[in-house]
Amino acid sequence: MSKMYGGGMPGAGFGRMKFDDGQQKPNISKAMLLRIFNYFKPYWKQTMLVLFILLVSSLLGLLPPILIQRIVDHALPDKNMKLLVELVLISLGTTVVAGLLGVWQSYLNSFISQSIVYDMKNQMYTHLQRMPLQFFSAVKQGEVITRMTSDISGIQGVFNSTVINFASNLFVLSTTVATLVIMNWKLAIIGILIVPLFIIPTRKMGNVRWKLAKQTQEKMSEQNHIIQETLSISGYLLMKLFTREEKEYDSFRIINGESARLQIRESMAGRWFMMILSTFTSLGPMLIYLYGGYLFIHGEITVGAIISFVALLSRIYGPFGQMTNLYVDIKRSVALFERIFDYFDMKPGIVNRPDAQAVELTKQDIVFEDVCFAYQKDKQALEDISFTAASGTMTALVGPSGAGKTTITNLIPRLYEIDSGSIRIGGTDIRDMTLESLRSQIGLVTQDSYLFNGTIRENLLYAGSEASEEDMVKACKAAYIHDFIMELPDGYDTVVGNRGIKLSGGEKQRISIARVLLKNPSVIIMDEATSSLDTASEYYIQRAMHLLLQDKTSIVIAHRLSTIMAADKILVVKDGAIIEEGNHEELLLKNGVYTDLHSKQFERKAFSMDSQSPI
Ligand SMILES: Nc1ncnc2c1ncn2[C@@H]1O[C@H](COP(=O)(O)OP(=O)(O)OP(=O)(O)O)[C@@H](O)[C@H]1O
Repeated sequence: MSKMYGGGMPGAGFGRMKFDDGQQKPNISKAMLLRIFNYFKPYWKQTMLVLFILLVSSLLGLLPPILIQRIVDHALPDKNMKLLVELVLISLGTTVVAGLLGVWQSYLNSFISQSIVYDMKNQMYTHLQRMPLQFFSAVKQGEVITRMTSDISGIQGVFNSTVINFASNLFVLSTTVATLVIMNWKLAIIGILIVPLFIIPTRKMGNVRWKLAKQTQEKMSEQNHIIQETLSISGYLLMKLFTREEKEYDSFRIINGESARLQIRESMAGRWFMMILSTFTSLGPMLIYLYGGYLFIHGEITVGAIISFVALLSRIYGPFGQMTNLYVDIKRSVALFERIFDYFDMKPGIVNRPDAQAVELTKQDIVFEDVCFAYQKDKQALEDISFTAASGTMTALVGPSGAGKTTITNLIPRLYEIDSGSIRIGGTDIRDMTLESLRSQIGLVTQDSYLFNGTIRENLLYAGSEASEEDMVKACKAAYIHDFIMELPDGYDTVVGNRGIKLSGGEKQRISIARVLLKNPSVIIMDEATSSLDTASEYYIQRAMHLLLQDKTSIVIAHRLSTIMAADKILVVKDGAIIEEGNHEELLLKNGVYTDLHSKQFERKAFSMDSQSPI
């Protein structure tokens, strides 16, 4: 997966927005570890406490094996019942205390890991909010969700399985090895000699598991992508209409099968590994019995010492096994962080300039001056666009499909950043205004009015939840949608479905007009619906538009002759340039592109409108 964003936008720093597909292993560098460490920093007190508990627990864990030696060598041969009971009780006591410490430590573990996940999710969410539009059109659908949910949530496992395991094993190992050496250094050497046998298979295994894990993740992500693409409203419709069900099912089934096979391989790789490790683990005690027995026969050590030694030995093999597994875990964890950091490293698209001001516009004339813009490096979308949309007037953009009309309108609220030239509103360069102040004064009604899956009321109040019921009804009446809403079974509380699927295009657009009316911005940008609306719907939209645009500076991508005729100025856009400018009559007189467009596009409509439209 992760093959994203090859091309870059000039000057916007998109060059870094890529993942290195060839990279098989994570890069465990000092800088990377430091960066990870920074996330733990706010919780250093809790982390220190956890480490302290782990140290105490590892020391407590030494007691039972040592006590066994005392039981076997003293309490039993001396038939000392009192000593026996004492030793057993102490042993029991240490186990209980260690258990209680374990509970406390679990709580702290959860607290620390969940806090880190909380911080990261918040950071990621706000970071993604600041990503440019291009990012969302380039990134695969499921990917953002995967990063936000499974990748970041995986971080909590990192703390529990990697950090805690590492510290705990380190403490257990060092205290146990020290005790073994103090008890009998010869036996200790034999017990420890076996350790290198773990290292070789572990290193090999680490690489195999890493590769499998990465492949599995890629397959999972592809699977998510198919689900997102085909089981979302628009994807579902596309699939049905083009009868692609079987083909989509086939690709899903194949990827699903591959990921299942990979996961089986991954878990089996782990199993074989564990089997080899456990064989080596059982070798240790055997050697101790053999050599320890020899030392006992020669009177060098006691039986209790041998039993205690074997018990202690199990404390080093377990942690050693885990420590070697830890290598795999660390690699996985770092890879997880790497995937997340890849996202964090992407430059946010459009941000406030350091000296940006919150500007309250008093005049709203919009001036484009020699504006150039490209989505991709070598393909200019707009070239030297210059025009003025006078305050309080309506400017219509007309032109063939793909001419650049939407692009022009998207530049005004800075959804994209221009490459050269300037755009000023009321004399202020839009880049000198804070994004919030700029966008709060602009209302955008798009063709495909986006409604989220909530009630009509929630959708309407999205712009400003402080609007009163009265304001809302007033706006809906002005948008000619109130009566329709009141006829719905739940009125304003009717749920609109995903992307407003339960409403017609005209209804959605009227709701979005009402939404903008409620926001009451001084600049309005509107993309008229192209879809053929029935006469009544069109009539209401025209009326609603009329009210919406009254006394406002508006730029309308016009598809209807009535709108064009009402416009104070018409800009004819073709191939990313403005080629004609004037009002309807002036342009017709020019006998140029507009006349041509008009005769092809509008004459038939004009005929149908004259005969049917109530306007
Ligand atoms: N996100 C994008 N990334 C890359 N290219 C884009 C993007 N959006 C639009 N374009 C390209 O920019 C050019 C202008 O597109 P734009 O959407 O502005 O045209 P339009 O005049 O609004 O067309 P229509 O009337 O069909 O909506 C087209 O060639 C289009 O393919």
